[in-house]
Amino acid sequence: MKKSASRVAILGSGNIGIALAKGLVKAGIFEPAQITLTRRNSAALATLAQEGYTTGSDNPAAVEQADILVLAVLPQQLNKVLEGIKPSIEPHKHLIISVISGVSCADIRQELGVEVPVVRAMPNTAISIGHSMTCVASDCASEEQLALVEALFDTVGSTIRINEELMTSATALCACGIAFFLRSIRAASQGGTEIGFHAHDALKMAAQTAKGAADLLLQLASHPEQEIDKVTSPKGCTIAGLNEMEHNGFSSAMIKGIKLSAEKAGTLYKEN
Ligand SMILES: NC(=O)C1=CN([C@@H]2O[C@H](COP(=O)(O)OP(=O)(O)OC[C@H]3O[C@@H](n4cnc5c(N)ncnc54)[C@H](O)[C@@H]3O)[C@@H](O)[C@H]2O)C=CC1
Ligand SMILES: O=C(O)[C@@H]1CCC=N1
Repeated sequence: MKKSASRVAILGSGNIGIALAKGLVKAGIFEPAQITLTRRNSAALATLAQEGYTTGSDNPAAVEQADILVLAVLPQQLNKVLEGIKPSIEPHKHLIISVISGVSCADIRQELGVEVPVVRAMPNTAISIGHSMTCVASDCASEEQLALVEALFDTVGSTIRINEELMTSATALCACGIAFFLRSIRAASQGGTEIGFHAHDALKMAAQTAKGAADLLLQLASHPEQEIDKVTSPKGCTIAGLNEMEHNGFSSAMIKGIKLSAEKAGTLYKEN
């Protein structure tokens, strides 16, 4: 994607909002000066202001200056933000991208009372280094608008388009998933320390091994069990360790955790 002429406002610049801004700048799509970051306590954005981003806490002013609006507050903070920006929304100028879990495109339009195009995007924090898995969905945006959002997120990782009903599932598998895989790498490193490695070496060894496993699947379009079969020598140590993990519920724990996260993701806004 070539350099964009758009102006972006990220309303709610916390963990994911800042990660997105950094990723887009790192990819060369936007200059920091094209991105406005808002947050209730804008002093927390001082370092980003020094890097050239426009920062502040005035959401309506940010909306007026931008054509792409990214909603990145917590679900329970959303209605207040929408109430504040409602008078500044121009349906033919603005495209709204929401990364908020559990809030539908229709919820946002209903709260705004305006027929503005809304696209949901579910990235993960690896977006800051260009390795996000981002799922994109909309119930109303044009093909052109969806393609624009996909192209934006393609610059900061991989993107797939899904049905909006699957957005809470995507939240669990991909956005929460970063934490699940990080915890499994941490656990592997703790095992490594117990069998003789210094903690920092064990962590590096576990992380690079996890990266290799993921790349085997992505680069060879292979299946996990096909790759596992190549590691497990008969009567060997891999199958002994793997079966011990399964007897202790390894796959089951991951599956149950992902199911619970998906259920929870669907309730975050409604619990409001
Ligand atoms: N953290 C993650 O990995 C991901 C988070 N999400 C979604 O992104 C949203 C944000 O999550 P996080 O970044 O983790 O939360 P966060 O708490 O780090 O960020 C939210 C930010 O919004 C700001 N904020 C609250 N009210 C505001 C207002 N009225 N005006 C301007 N800013 C305001 C807060 O000060 C805070 O900095 C959530 O809805 C979450 O579901 C989606 C994908 C991944
Ligand atoms: O934990 C959460 O609710 C958010 C949504 C996905 C990642 N973090």
